[in-house]
Amino acid sequence: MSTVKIFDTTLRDGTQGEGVSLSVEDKLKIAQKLDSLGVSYIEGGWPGSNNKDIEFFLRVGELNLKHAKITAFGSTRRKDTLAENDPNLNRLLEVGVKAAAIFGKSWDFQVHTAIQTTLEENLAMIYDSVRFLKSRGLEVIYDAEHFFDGYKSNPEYAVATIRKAEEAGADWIALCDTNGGTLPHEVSAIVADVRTRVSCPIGIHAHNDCELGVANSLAAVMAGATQVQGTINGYGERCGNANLVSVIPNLQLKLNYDVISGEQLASLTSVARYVSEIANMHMPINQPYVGTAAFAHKGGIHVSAILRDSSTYEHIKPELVGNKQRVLVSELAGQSNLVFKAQELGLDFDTGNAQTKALIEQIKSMEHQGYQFEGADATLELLMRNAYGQLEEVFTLESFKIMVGKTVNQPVVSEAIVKVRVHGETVYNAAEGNGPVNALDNALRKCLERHYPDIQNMHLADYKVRVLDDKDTTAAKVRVLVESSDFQSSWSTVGVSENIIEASWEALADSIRYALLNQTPAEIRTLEHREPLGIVNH
Ligand SMILES: CC(=O)SCCNC(=O)CCNC(=O)[C@H](O)C(C)(C)COP(=O)(O)OP(=O)(O)OC[C@H]1O[C@@H](n2cnc3c(N)ncnc32)[C@H](O)[C@@H]1OP(=O)(O)O
Ligand SMILES: CC(=O)C(=O)O
Repeated sequence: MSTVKIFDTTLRDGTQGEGVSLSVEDKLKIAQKLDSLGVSYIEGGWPGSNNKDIEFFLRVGELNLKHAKITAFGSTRRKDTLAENDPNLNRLLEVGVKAAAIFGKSWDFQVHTAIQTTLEENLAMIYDSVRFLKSRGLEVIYDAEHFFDGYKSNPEYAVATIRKAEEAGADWIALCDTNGGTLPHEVSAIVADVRTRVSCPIGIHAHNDCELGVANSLAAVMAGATQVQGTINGYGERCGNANLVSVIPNLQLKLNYDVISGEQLASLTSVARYVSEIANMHMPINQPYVGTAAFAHKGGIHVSAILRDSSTYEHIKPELVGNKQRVLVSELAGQSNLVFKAQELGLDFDTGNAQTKALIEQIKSMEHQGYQFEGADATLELLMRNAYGQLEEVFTLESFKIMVGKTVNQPVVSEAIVKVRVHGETVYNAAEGNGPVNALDNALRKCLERHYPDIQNMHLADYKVRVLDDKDTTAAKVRVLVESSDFQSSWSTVGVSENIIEASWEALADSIRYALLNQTPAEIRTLEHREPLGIVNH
């Protein structure tokens, strides 16, 4: 089995992506994760660029990384100067790394236009810079910027630049598709040719401008490259870099290369999600391998088949990359979707019976009205339990009223009064909130806390509203999704109505019903000890 080394540049090229900005602390946390994932190189930043990157290099030693080599990034010396006088190259030495990646120009057009020097001076810049760093004992990865475009324009010159780097002692030559415009068949042919012209090991650094970053990286490896540069989740300049989260399993599981251990591969999903959290970048649900929808099945036909054998609709076992199979229930569901959910919930479930058929009809009809159960697992569970007579109604609404008032120069005030039936008595309470829904939530909890004191531990974590029929503005329905949490777990519920408050009530009420599913009511206090206000006995 051949080995491929992973060179991670999330902390350098990744931060060149729009919206990605990492503090030193963030970078240190990500470096730790990348090390445990088993990457061989972590490019931590460009010390010649800013103090944050310098601080990262000065502090990264604290992490005692087990596996990865910390690498600093820079460029070849400036034109018409000496390498030993170049501030950028000297910074690479000052930050105490054992490896440096420096980029130089491969494309004659770039030499003339971007750095405005001669082809000969560019060759000298490459040679002197690599030589200088090698003479100071560093491992040098030479990044041949725009190599593929350079090769297409002037192959002899492009190859001459990497030969100069090799002659100066470069340990690796990474061929860069800097503008991301090269196609896989071109990458294959060019890498294969380069391998006959230099003996240094080859890396690939692909950008994703044609959405081919991953495909081009695989093509390069299949043509003989043994290092892949890329970033977690594909962050990077413009459309990003090759996404290592896809490159790694493709190499390992599909092409049988030795990249990281099976245990490390099983941490891939958590690493990808961790980095997206730290970078504060939304992670697409359909991100291959690691997205929450990567192994989510919605169509009834698919679910029926995966229950027999998951390979019918899954290209790998999700656990190999630390992800998991999910089944969604929607208007596209058949009985198999419900069987799967019921198994997850530990409910007794009979596929052929009238209750199941009625439940499917109810779900389809509710989805038609605007409900969506994919994102509201808790409401779905309540419906399923109810259909099978396994739901005890802990409270029922009698009424609610909401008042929202504003006095000039004062904040808006929201107050709600809720009257519900709980354990045979009618309880009502009023509460304020920072908005009408919050006031409603507070008042409902006050009504229930006597019987269910643990309800104080739960809170609303997220609230989303979506207008459903925006063509019909006055009668438009809204769908409210509420996410609640009790610090140990979280659950989501849905409500739909033409009135936003009613939709919010439905979602809130379901959220609390769900929270109370496994709670035993506290012993009801005797009448004498009850507060007089707020309880009406019948
Ligand atoms: C393909 C890549 O992703 S390369 C990495 C790109 N990343 C970044 O640029 C992020 C960090 N960059 C920075 O902080 C700054 O650009 C710095 C500190 C590196 C340089 O800043 P400045 O000195 O103000 O230069 P500026 O950014 O305006 O211009 C780039 C200079 O680098 C030179 N240059 C570009 N490529 C190279 C190279 N391979 N070797 C040597 N010099 C180069 C250019 O000729 C230009 O110098 P000139 O104006 O004397 O002709
Ligand atoms: C070096 C680099 O980041 C590039 O050429 O894209």
